[in-house]
Amino acid sequence: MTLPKLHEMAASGEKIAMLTCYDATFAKLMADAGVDILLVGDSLGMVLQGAENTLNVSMHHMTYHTKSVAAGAPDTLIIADMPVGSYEHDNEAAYKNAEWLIRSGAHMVKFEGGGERVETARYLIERGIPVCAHLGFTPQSVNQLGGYKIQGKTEESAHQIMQDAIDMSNAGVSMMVLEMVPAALAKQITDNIKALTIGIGAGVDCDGQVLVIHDVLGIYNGPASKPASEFKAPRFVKNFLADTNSVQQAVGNYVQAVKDKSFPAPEHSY
Ligand SMILES: Nc1nc(=O)c2c([nH]1)NC[C@@H]1CN(c3ccc(C(=O)N[C@@H](CCC(=O)O)C(=O)O)cc3)CN21
Ligand SMILES: CC(C)C(=O)C(=O)O
Ligand SMILES: [Mg+2]
Repeated sequence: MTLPKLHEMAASGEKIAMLTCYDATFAKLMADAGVDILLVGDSLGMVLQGAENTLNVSMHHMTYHTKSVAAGAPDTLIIADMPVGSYEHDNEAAYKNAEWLIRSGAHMVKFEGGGERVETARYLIERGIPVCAHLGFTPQSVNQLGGYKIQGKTEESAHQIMQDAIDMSNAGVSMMVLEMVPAALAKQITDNIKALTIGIGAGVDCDGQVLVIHDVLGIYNGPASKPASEFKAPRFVKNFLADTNSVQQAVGNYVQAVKDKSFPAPEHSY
């Protein structure tokens, strides 16, 4: 999988299927099931480590899991999240950390934020590192945003997200994840920027979709510190294992549902 191929897919209307992945066994299974892109997400702080948020994930965690995923899927495009503290403060440190992820097997790095991160995106891209942006709900800012909630609901915040998308695209990012934004806004962004858009709770009109694999399998029920009975899955999640008895088939059904645009349905969107 290459970036030109992904642009061809988008131009021909074929949707891009992305899933989070953290180890070699799942990487191989996902590659065989036709997943186009594997995201080594800092969601691993929540789904692997049992934390309440992604704020305590380190570069060591990210490089360890990136190496495992790369070992399992040598021919699949791999994106790795830059964790909290690895890119916000200075661009040289951001470059060194991004390079470490690339040397661990990632082909592209992803970090959260818009306008305030444009110069960092430019800095890495100028030095040959492909970048994926992440706009809308940005989990690393959960405490500033005041909880897990939809972004871009007011005209002003929708305008801000649109401007961030334009600015990041002009800085040269190859892709951007749009998380928990109204479907109409995600469509408008997708129609107006060069970068490919990958939605999670952003409607069916993005160029592609991403979900956390644990959510696809219906096995995540909240942080280790809280009883499962208190957990309610976010609206954008769908359990693809519910209709089959094999993990391979569940992942295959997710890919199929993204490709035939039956996922996300309006009930998964805002
Ligand atoms: N298992 C898992 N799935 C994810 O999608 C995910 C992670 N972990 N960890 C990192 C971030 C955090 N994310 C989250 C976590 C919770 C909600 C959530 O509870 N959403 C509710 C409330 C929305 C609202 O208040 O409007 C929802 O119903 O969507 C959303 C995104 C997305 N990412
Ligand atoms: C949910 C996706 C987009 C992510 O950033 C992650 O898995 O960390
Ligand atoms: Mg992330």
